[in-house]
Amino acid sequence: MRLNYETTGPDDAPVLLLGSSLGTTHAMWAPQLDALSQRFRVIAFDHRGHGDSEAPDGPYTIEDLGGDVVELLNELLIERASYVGISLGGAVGLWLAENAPDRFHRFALLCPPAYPAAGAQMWTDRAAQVRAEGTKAITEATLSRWFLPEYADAQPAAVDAIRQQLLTTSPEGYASCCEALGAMDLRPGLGDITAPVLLVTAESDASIPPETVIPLAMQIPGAHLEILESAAHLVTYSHPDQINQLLLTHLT
Ligand SMILES: O=C(O)CC1=CCC(=O)O1
Repeated sequence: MRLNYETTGPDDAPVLLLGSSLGTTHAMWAPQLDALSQRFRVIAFDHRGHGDSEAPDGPYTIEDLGGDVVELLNELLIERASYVGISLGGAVGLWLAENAPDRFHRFALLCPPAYPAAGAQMWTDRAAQVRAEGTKAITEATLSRWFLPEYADAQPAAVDAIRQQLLTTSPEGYASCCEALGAMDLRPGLGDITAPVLLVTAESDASIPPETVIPLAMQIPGAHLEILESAAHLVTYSHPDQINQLLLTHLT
């Protein structure tokens, strides 16, 4: 599987991988790149089915998506890295923490789903809708879950950047990742995680509500939990300074 990625920061700095949310590309990390690339060799990648990565026919599994990241490390001859993921990228991070502990130092997982809390059928239905009608069918509803109205009103260009990523994501890639999210349950392995994990949840996250993230912090040994107030799902956009500070503190 060929994953597209973009590297910033010094070649000799510790490596930090960035995994993005469903229907977006590595470009969604724009609000973090300056801060993180001062300290890290940042590798922001596109999940399979997203951006310029390959988009084979699905369904995909969380093992496929996590395995792609391990393969990327192998291809780049990187023995160990730290990892930041948001949403779908956070689920991939949980899988990596459980299944590839010897390849990672630390994890920061923002609004991560660990299981299909709204039911597997929701993801099956969404996959079918996107295969039939394209990502246009889910774009505006997604944006309304990801941004609070006051942020969307104040920052229309940022919202539009994410809109364009959703609209141009491969329908097959998006739908196949929905199937991965609908079929996964990462809860049984949480207690075996050994890496230091920062979990961030947003008080008004309609996509991955705090009540589904807070229990993860109880189950992951030593996990640190941050709950952001007045925030929806895309905390990297609405709270960039707070997020960047949390990431730098946890990862360095
Ligand atoms: O689409 C959503 O609102 C929910 C979501 C789950 C994983 C992800 O990246 O977004």
